Amino acid sequence: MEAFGWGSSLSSGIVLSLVAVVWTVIWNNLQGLQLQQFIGRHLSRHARRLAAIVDPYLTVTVAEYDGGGRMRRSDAYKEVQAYLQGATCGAGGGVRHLKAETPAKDDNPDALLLSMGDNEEVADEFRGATVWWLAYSMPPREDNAPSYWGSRGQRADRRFYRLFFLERHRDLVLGEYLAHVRREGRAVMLKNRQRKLFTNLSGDGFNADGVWSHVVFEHPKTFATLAMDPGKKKEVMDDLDAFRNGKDYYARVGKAWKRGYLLYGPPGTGKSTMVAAMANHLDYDVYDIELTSVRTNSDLRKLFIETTSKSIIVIEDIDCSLDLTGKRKKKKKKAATEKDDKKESTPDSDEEKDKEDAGASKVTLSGVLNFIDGLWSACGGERIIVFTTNHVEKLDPALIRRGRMDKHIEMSYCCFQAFKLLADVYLGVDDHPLFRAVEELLPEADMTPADVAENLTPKSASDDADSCLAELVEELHKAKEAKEKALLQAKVAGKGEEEAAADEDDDE
Ligand SMILES: Nc1ncnc2c1ncn2[C@@H]1O[C@H](COP(=O)(O)OP(=O)(O)OP(=O)(O)O)[C@@H](O)[C@H]1O
Ligand SMILES: [Mg+2]
Repeated sequence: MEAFGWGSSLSSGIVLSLVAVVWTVIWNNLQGLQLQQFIGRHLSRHARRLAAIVDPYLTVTVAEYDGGGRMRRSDAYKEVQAYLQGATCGAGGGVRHLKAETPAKDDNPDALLLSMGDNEEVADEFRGATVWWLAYSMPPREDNAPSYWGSRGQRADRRFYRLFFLERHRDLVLGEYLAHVRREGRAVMLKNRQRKLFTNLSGDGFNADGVWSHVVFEHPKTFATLAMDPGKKKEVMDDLDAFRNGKDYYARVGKAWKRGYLLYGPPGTGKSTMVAAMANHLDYDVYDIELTSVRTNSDLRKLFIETTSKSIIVIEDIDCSLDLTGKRKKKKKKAATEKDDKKESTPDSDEEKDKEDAGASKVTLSGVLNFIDGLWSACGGERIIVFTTNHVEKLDPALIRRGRMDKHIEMSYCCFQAFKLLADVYLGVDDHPLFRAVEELLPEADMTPADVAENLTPKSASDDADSCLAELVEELHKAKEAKEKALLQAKVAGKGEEEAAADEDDDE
């Protein structure tokens, strides 16, 4: 048996060598690149088949649609397609015939989704093993009999990727390579996707096509252009990175993969801007919850359940949207309020309005706490929740305790380091004689980064760095005087109160 086995391998070897020699001769004599490649591809396939006599090939087929009547586009297929985009369409791509499709709704409207054309084949290397991917499709079935592929499968071509690999690489391919392909494919899809900004605002509460409506998220702010103390900024970025890379850590310590951030500080210090920078840094979607538009606690829960992984869920101005007694305030309906102000306010109409509000929204503090805790433990991972507020002291400690809001970040008035960054971003200057004056005035003036940025913005064609900085110094002087005046007034008022209290004591 052994001798027969040797003999069989030997003759296969001779056949292979002959094929290789004949192939080389034909190859060298062929004229015309297209023909050469066409024949090359076919010969390589046949050569592989011949080689399979001594080391047989195994295959794995990935179909475009999952079976079982679900008719969902298979995640694995999309991941393989994304993975192969690099190999087939990238700079080193070996495939000449590509297929171009319109990307999924909401993706970049200018882009085309390129993939391998039918019957194209591409080789890939993984830890010293070579594997081959073949793309092919089958025409729709002609009979109308109910089929495994369902109605969509009958109308369109059925498309597949088939992976060929050698028997001796079975463990490597099935155990590691396929997981590697899916992982890498997901990373490519994530990189290519268009991020979204979701909102629950739709006038009448809920949207026809679900609880969220969305637009493409294209906020230009990044940490590079966010002005704040550099040490603090680095701390936040490190914290975000640790969160993003912390899947194993969170699993090991048995915590849900979630993190809460509380951003607090005066208006115009960059809280909303920070949320955009966070989303850009992490490449996450943003869900902006307008609490005043949520009617009940269970509606709030519904909103959360509909959020996806890799997202930031934001509730802005939490102190204004939610009264800690559980009643609601009317904050953001500015336009409506202004309109109402113009009307004469009668006791009857006020009463009616209160009734209306009571019916319109019943989200309570405990509802918010429950949703956070429920979200923390129940939903899949990688979500960040951010609350912003101008009045951290007004918030119920239960709402912002560690575990709910893990990291508290104070956004404060503009410091000199932050100003330098703004001067660089807005004016392109990293030093100037007026910097000294700005450095001295900033700590005494309490100016927000929003105001500094506004002063540094050229207002006309004749404005340059000199004039903008001079204007800023002037404004800083004014702000300093205003602050001193306010402090003095507060002091006088305080003294007055003290004296009045002392007089009362004397009378007694
Ligand atoms: N730290 C900052 N760095 C760069 N730009 C800033 C910063 N803070 C504010 N700005 C600029 O000022 C504008 C207003 O800032 P932003 O909306 O982030 O303030 P906010 O703290 O959210 O205010 P509010 O409390 O009123 O919501 C932004 O459009 C941004 O351009
Ligand atoms: Mg804001």
